[in-house]
Amino acid sequence: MEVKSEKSKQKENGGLGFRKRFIAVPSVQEMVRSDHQTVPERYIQEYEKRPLTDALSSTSYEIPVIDFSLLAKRDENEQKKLDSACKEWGFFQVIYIYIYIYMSCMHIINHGVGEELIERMRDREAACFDLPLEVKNKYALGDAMQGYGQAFVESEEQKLDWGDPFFLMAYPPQYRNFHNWPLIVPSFKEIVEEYSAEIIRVSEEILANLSLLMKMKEDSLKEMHKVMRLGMRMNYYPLCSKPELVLGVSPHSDGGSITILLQDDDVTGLQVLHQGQWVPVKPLPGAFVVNLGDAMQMWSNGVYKSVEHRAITNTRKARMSIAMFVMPDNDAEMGPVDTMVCDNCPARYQRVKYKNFMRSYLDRTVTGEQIK
Ligand SMILES: O=C(O)CCC(=O)C(=O)O
Ligand SMILES: [Fe+2]
Repeated sequence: MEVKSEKSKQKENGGLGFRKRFIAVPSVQEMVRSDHQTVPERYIQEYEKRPLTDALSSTSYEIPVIDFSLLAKRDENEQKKLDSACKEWGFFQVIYIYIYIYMSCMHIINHGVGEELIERMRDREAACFDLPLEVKNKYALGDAMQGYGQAFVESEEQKLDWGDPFFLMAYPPQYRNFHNWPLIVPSFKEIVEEYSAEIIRVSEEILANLSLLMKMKEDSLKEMHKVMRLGMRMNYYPLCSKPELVLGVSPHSDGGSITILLQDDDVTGLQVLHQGQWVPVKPLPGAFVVNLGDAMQMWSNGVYKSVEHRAITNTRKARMSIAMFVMPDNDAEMGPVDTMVCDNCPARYQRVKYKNFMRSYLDRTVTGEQIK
């Protein structure tokens, strides 16, 4: 009998800690390539879930813009500015509280990730989706939940999203499941490595600031990420002849601590749910979109929200995005940290290990449920 080493087992399950099989579904990109007019029934959302594309264009809400370079320096003037902005809003003293309560989603500018690296990453992503279908299918999503294809499909009746994702564990190296990586794309591996290192740098700084805001030591949240794991989802949303009937990605919240998203500069598709309304996140060239995941909502005892979001499509242009999910350690405890619990703010969540939390997250995401 073959005895697998601990290391090869880790690699197999990509550090997620368990395996799950989803039903394989067709590539939307391929479907549109052969017939760009037809929208099969399975992609047409139930009436109440359909995106009303006209209503949206009238919304003029902008998500907050945070200057990362000032965050990193803990610049006092910026903090004062943020502080007074908060007071105007009548929330706590610090801008982040306002930001997260209000939108739970922001643009991060001056993050220091080179434009050239970002362009190379985008270009490699495009090269992955440009591969012929039979090549992409060699990297099809396996039960370690990595590879090409939609996850979260558990029945033949379930509605399908109008998009093709590619999910990979990008960091740390021992979790990279290379047989699901499109290594046929020149320099893909090297660029993902370079990009991941930069995303980790940015994430650590954001986590340090969040730790302080949650009245903990600067490295408290980092300690929940002894090995900072990065899941990477490249999303490709083909154009659609009936965008008002379909969703690129159905409403969901992300399951990790924070997500750093790179979206196309010239196509709007991402929307966040804000006070019961779907607000488009118009691309801000050079910025990352950052949103908090369920883990952060639980640690903060619900003060910070893991925002519900979705992506829509359009008739004119395909859209791509790259979501980098920062994931806590499998044995990190989810549930409110001590500093976020008080007599008047009792714990809203039970403690559960991240690995177990992830199982319930996957089940919830299939049905579209959110944590409260
Ligand atoms: O493409 C987008 O803008 C959103 C993608 C997303 O939410 C995800 O991959 O979790
Ligand atoms: Fe997401």
